Amino acid sequence: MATLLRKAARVSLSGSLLSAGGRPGRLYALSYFGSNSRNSSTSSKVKVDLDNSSGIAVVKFQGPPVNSMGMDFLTEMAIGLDKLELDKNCRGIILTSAVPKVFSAGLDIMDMYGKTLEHYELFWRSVQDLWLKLYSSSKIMIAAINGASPAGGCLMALSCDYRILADNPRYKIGLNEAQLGIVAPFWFKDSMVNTVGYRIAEESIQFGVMYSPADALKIGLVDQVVPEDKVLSTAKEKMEKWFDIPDHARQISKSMMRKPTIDRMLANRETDIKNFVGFISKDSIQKSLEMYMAMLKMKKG
Ligand SMILES: CCC/C=C/C(=O)SCCNC(=O)CCNC(=O)[C@H](O)C(C)(C)COP(=O)([O-])OP(=O)([O-])OC[C@H]1O[C@@H](n2cnc3c(N)ncnc32)[C@H](O)[C@@H]1OP(=O)([O-])[O-]
Repeated sequence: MATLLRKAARVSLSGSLLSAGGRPGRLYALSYFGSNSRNSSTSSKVKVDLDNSSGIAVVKFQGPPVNSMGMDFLTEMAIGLDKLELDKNCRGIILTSAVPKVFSAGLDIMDMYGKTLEHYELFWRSVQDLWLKLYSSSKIMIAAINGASPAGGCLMALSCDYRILADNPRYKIGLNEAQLGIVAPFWFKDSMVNTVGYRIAEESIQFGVMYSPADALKIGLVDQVVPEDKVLSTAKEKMEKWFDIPDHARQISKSMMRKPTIDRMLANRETDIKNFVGFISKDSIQKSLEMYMAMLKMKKG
């Protein structure tokens, strides 16, 4: 664990759209998988499978029971994404889940409950870091959402360029933080606004709405709803369409759209960490989280 954390601290946004002084599309000819046509790397929470012939990497979350985004998940994702960013064979990344019924339950509540201030700071920096890597990736990012996707799970999907959700009414998606008595930070909010527009985001975030696939499609939170067994194949088909656009043109366009949001986060990063640590360590917020965890367990029993 300590080694993973040290690695995470070293990984940077080197290959992303924002490298080279904000110039987009700078890629490096460095392959980490070798020259086979198909290469996999697997760690405890994330499996990365890059098909060199198609240029598509499938990043599968595999942290049962709910793919919660704890320190291990955040670190492994950061390392996996950095490697893909640097790999010239990879043009597009699909995020999906190997855990039945759940894409991701969002941030691991146990990383926000009963821990030290130092832990909260490290945790929040890692959450920021993952979002920066996802949101600023020079690759085409598609979310193949094959399960429930609350809060941080929704954020990962929002960070992609395209979202496909399985047509199952139990697979709800949204930024539900308010329902836990916590507050989605400004860059979660920005990601939502950039996807569904201000008015819908305003209501959605205040109520902490979790949307059914039909409603998510209606408000533009997802781009397509397909039968559950077609989510991954549809994502691959869609990726081929994105591949028709020359990389440099797409990357510059993506950077043009996303850079202001990323710059805002970078400019406010340290304040955001301070705010999070101060907020999450309050007795009243700790109490809310405790009650929410108890409610989740009751629902189960
Ligand atoms: C300011 C900060 C911004 C915050 C952003 C966030 O992302 S905040 C995060 C907001 N996220 C949410 O509000 C999502 C809350 N979760 C859910 O709504 C449901 O778990 C589900 C719909 C994802 C899956 O339903 P399902 O019926 O398939 O599964 P189940 O419900 O039976 O759970 C199985 C086990 O996992 C446990 N566990 C669950 N989530 C978390 C978690 N995030 N963490 C840790 N643990 C979690 C659950 O307690 C149970 O543990 P037990 O009893 O086995 O020891």
